Amino acid sequence: MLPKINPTTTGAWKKLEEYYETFSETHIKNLFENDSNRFEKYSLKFEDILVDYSKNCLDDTAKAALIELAGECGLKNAIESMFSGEKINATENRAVLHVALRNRSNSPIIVDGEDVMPEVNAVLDQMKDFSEKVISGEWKGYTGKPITDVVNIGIGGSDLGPLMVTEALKPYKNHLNLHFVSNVDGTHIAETLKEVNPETTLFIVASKTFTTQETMTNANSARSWFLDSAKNENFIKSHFVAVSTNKEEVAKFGIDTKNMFRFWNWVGGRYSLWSAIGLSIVLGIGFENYIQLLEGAHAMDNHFRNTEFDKNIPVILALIGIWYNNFYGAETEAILPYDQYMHRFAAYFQQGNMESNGKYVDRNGKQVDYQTGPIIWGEPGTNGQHAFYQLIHQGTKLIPCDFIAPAVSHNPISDHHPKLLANFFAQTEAMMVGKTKEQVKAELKAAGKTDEEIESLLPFKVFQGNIPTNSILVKKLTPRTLGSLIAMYEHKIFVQGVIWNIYSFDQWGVELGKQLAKTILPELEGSEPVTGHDDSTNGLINAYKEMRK
Ligand SMILES: O=P(O)(O)OC[C@H]1O[C@H](O)[C@@H](O)[C@@H](O)[C@@H]1O
Repeated sequence: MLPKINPTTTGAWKKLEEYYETFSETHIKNLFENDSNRFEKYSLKFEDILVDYSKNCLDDTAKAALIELAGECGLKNAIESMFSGEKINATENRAVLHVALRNRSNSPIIVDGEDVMPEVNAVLDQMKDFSEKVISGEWKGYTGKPITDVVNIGIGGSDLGPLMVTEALKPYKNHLNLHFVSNVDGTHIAETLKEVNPETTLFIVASKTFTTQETMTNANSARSWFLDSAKNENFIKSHFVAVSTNKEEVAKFGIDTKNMFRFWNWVGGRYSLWSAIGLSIVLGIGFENYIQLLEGAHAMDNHFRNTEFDKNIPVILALIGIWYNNFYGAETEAILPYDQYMHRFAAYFQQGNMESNGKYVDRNGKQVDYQTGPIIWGEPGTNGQHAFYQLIHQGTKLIPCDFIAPAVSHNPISDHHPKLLANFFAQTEAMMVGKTKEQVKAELKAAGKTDEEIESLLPFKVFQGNIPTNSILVKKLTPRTLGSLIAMYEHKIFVQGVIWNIYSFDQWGVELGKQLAKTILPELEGSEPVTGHDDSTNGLINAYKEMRK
């Protein structure tokens, strides 16, 4: 079980608080001046991934105290508890075993007295068989034509992972066109259905619970659209498959449970791309590439489980995040991939982080009096440079950033990639070193400005720098590397949740809005004014009804 230690009561926390008082005056660039070996010391290599965390407001004393904090909060045992299948998701009484889904070494993992690995492998075999049939064209639609398009209908964890991964691994794509429908806004499904042909389209209804309003509404609309052409419910089995933990609801929908790919309650939605929820990934890039993705994640799992904290990449990244979140008062973290294929990576980890660690109640059921999960945001790097980097460079908020880039591009046309990477290197340098008054003055003088002009422009052109960044340089964005990167961030989230003494694997916070929407939906019918809510909500609903008259 997870320990229930309030991190602020530990000796390490006190040490960090005290150390912060003086250390926060230190500029990162001075840390480099005082240590010629800093890059070497503060970077870690894992296979084809280099994580440079030297451009942080961090020195050996702070790092040691952070590692002590992890120790005092029982991280080592917590990691073992997760990997060994203990029910660490206590509020739902569930194990947390996305690591079992990619446990390529097949060592037994026991939940409720049973090894889960045979079932995991059986579903992988089922995904393999099915995907090979669809990709080869052996699987036929109702008029005997092979499948050309796959539409994944799901939301949250049943959408973001497969969408992010299939975008990131586009260079590995086969001929099947992939589409993702998530929003309950009819526009999403309507626009998607315009692009596909019922005779050659396969729908994957992906929902852990198979009760999610958005997904079931979209699935029903897809079903009606399909039946408008196919005219016969018997054809549904060739065009609809389900990925779920809920066999009963799948059968009720009319999907042949032979075409159901199951997973288990110990797979959290936002950690489910490694389960059958990854079926659209398998269809898009083929089973072997999907296995490579799992292999990469498994390798990172082993690193995380077996490496001392001071060399453990997810642990170090998590501790640096805590340093800024809880001591420097940073409220957000940016994830900035310098890779167009990774354009949904930040959005994916927005759910990963914010649903996992957006909690104000600790594992003792008490309200915390310290900060927990940060706000995660980000866009591909160079686009961001021309949009929001201004605020990072010269705004009033501290925004620690993760920069991610591949050394080798899948599209090495002309000098695009060196230009992209020049920006990648330049930005972290600029964020750290900034630009001093003296430098600005010299520049303006060289540009022929008068002393008066220089004085008036000076304050606007100074960059204080000292903005912390991690640089994550990978050789090439392959399925294996991507698997490792995703697992790296997953474990970072886990470590932080353990230290913040919160439960990272439930998500009660998504329930209230769902409940209220259920109450409101029938009230939108009929002309009677609604009176049962607060004045604003009544007013808005009634205005909506008026507008529709
Ligand atoms: O797969 P499902 O059951 O449709 O859930 C989809 C999503 O629903 C909720 O928003 C949360 O529980 C998410 O974690 C989940 O990913």
